[in-house]
Amino acid sequence: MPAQVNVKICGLTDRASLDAAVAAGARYVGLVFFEKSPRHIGLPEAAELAAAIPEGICKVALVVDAPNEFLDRLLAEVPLDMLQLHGKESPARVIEIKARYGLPVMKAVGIADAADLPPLETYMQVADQILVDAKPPKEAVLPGGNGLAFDWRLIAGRRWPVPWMLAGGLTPDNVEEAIAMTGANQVDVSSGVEHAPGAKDTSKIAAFCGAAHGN
Ligand SMILES: O=C(O)c1ccccc1N[C@@H]1O[C@H](COP(=O)(O)O)[C@@H](O)[C@H]1O
Repeated sequence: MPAQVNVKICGLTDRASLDAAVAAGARYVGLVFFEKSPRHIGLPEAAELAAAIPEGICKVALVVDAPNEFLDRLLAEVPLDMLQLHGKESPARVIEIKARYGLPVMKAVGIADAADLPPLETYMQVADQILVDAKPPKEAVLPGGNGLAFDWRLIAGRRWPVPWMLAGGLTPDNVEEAIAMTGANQVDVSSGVEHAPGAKDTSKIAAFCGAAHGN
């Protein structure tokens, strides 16, 4: 029997959504520290929510080109297990952040066509995990969380030496097909489990996890 797919529910801001993600078996939960996002959470609220996350679930901080001053404060105030870098962080910056904070780093790489694939290999040399996400449209305000999928055939059948997650436009309705086509054993979702931007839907969280887990 294939191993169970790990699910990350990203952009949590409230206790009910957290509880729904935990009850549905999510292995990762993400908190967004990016003020332009409708899922942005402040440090005091994040500290309170993070304290309620059970042991064994990976608490991921999503940041976008964050300076050290912010990361210093974030990690002093909020108990976190992993940093998700979702901006234009260079490979050298990934190495610097890993060394400075001693936490595993997941680097997001945006894909729209085959020309976007080589950076995956580059970041795999320096990051602990890779998030294979859809490339945002040029005019997008957010570098992710846009509910946009990329053509999964671009990565079908590829095997990489580091753990990776599939993201971008996943929903309870398409996640099974996405897993089957790409061979992903980890998936990440944000807007696909919401009823409005930034407002998580507990029944969609349950449905997404159920579909990803093959239930
Ligand atoms: O969710 C956000 O608001 C966000 C903001 C800035 C960068 C990334 C963001 N979300 C991440 O984007 C992907 C895909 O999201 P979606 O499922 O297509 O909505 C996911 O990894 C989120 O973690």
